[in-house]
Amino acid sequence: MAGPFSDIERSIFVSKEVLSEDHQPDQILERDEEIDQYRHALQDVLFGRTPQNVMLYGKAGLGKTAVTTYMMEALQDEVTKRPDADDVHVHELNCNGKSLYTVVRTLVNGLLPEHASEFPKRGLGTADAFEELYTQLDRIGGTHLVVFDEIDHLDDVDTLLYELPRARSIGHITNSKVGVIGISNNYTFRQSLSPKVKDTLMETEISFSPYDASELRTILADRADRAFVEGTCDDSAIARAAAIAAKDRGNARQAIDLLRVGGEVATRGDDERVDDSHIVKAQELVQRGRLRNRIRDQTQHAQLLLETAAYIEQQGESPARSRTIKDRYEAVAESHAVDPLTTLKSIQNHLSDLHMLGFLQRRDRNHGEGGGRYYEYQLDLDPQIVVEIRQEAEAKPSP
Ligand SMILES: Nc1ncnc2c1ncn2[C@@H]1O[C@H](COP(=O)(O)OP(=O)(O)OP(=O)(O)O)[C@@H](O)[C@H]1O
Repeated sequence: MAGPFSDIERSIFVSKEVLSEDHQPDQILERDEEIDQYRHALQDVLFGRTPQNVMLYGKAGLGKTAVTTYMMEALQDEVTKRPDADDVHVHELNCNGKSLYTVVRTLVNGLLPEHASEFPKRGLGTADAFEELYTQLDRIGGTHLVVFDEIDHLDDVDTLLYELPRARSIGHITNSKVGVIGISNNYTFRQSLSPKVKDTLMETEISFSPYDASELRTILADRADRAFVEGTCDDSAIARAAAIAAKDRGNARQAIDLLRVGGEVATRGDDERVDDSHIVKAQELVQRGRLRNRIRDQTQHAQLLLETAAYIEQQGESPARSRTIKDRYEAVAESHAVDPLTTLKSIQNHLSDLHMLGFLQRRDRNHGEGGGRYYEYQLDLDPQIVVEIRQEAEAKPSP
């Protein structure tokens, strides 16, 4: 008997995971200069010297993590080929929302011998954690490269960057070496550091700029070669995904996502190849998904006001004053069996917030003396999409 999966054809993907978020490419393309700077900063490790500290800057999806992983693997690989070179140990930590104590403690726990009990969560201070860290580093020996992702989110980053890079010169460690690698997407991070740490961390600064369409095409073509059955991904699909992402923020993650979703759209439509029409559809789906999340993050009344603004727009009555919106909103709230907010002020506050968040346009109307001054609002999104997202939410309330 034919089961529900039996007539599914072989998909156009040979290896879809190549387009997934956690795929680490074997080859880094279009970042030769950055790789060169990185190599220069770390090469001392091969000769038994302490490497330079490295700071990487750049917005999301520009290859900071991919290049770092690639460099760490390449360095470890090289070290194994050179009998005289020190062992290299790499430690990666994300600093977002962490205290300095937690970060140092996590490092210590990663270094402790197998059956040792963990470094305590409470009761000791940061100085104790550093002391234990130095003991463990020297016990293990070799060179330790510590990658701090989102380093600008750390609460006491000055202390970390004052301590760790100087550990050897001050004599806290003698049998090991440490190199610090910081990753941040905040270009002003440097200015927030105290003068005494600025120079140590900033020995090598590597800035990752947005990819242009041609660079993204190279990256995508390489992925497509491995992800799709030969001949099933058109150049037009690659060019379209690259152009969309380049025009947005030059983000490689976004470009790769578009290609993957484009492949899914083609598969679902039983099409034999992915072309630019699938990428356009993919972009709509991705944008809609993003908008859905943003709308669902709003309070219930803000969502009802957005829905109201969508109806007003559809009926050709935009822009509208808050008083008009309030009347219509009351009917919308009641249709959803929700008690509406009653004061005009609370409605105005919500409208103002929705304007600040980019959901609504606002116009200042000033009719001069006696004429009064007021705001008019208009939905700054496709009203049909807002209504559909609201209907989906009603059918399947978010958790
Ligand atoms: N030059 C490149 N060659 C091949 N793949 C790349 C390149 N740059 C980025 N990628 C891929 O794009 C995606 C995003 O890159 P990555 O995670 O390195 O970005 P990031 O700069 O660390 O951003 P974030 O701060 O958001 O983590 C990953 O899947 C990565 O493999």
